[in-house]
Amino acid sequence: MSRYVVTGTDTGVGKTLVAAGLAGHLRARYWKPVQAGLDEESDSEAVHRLTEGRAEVLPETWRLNTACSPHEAARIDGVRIDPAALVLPEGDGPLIVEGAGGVLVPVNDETLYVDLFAQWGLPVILVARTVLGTINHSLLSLEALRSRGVAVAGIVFSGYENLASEAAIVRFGQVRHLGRLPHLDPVTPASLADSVTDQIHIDVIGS
Ligand SMILES: Nc1ncnc2c1ncn2[C@@H]1O[C@H](COP(=O)(O)OP(=O)(O)OP(=O)(O)O)[C@@H](O)[C@H]1O
Ligand SMILES: C[C@H](N)[C@H](N)CCCCCC(=O)O
Ligand SMILES: [Mg+2]
Repeated sequence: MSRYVVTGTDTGVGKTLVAAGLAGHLRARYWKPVQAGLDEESDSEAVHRLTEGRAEVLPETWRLNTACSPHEAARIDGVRIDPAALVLPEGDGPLIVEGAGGVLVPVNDETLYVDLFAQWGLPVILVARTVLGTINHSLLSLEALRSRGVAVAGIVFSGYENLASEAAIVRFGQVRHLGRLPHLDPVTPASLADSVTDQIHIDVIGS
């Protein structure tokens, strides 16, 4: 069954867009365990809007006020994120779990997101930009995931096509290219759903 963690090479790379596209297509449950930043639309709200009811959005376990690293957002709110409380939702239906920022972002003073990924044991989909700098960010992220024993299902790019960079990442990173979400303008439920159908190897992800 299709159960994945969606992580990224950085914050703002398109994880929520990719997660919404996949969750909508797979009619999956979507879970953002820790939301840091409540002033703007949350990731869960964005997924709800972009999937138009095709995904079931589960409640976040921690909702923190400040848009910064979760460990710091938790400190500001006077709480500590307990990894033991971040248990995967029960059931074996399709599930998309979204991290925050990149692979080595702290959730508290001892634990990084990659440690949660290892704890959950789900394969990870890495979302990466296509702009200059993405080769280094992507290869470092892949190394960090694999050095902790986290299985990588593949990489999804987000943005304008950059064949040379995408090829270098696939070659050096020995990672499956699952497709590229083109630069969407505007981002709508329809443009996202069409791009996922046309551009993402959903046959691989959905099996
Ligand atoms: N392919 C794309 N086309 C158009 N806009 C995009 C694309 N990818 C990302 N964006 C935009 O960039 C912004 C950041 O994307 P997104 O919210 O998905 O990032 P994220 O990786 O989930 O960040 P976070 O670490 O905060 O969860 C959003 O406004 C999103 O719509
Ligand atoms: C606030 C932001 N949108 C994300 N939720 C959290 C990003 C944490 C990044 C931490 C870092 O790598 O410096
Ligand atoms: Mg997001």
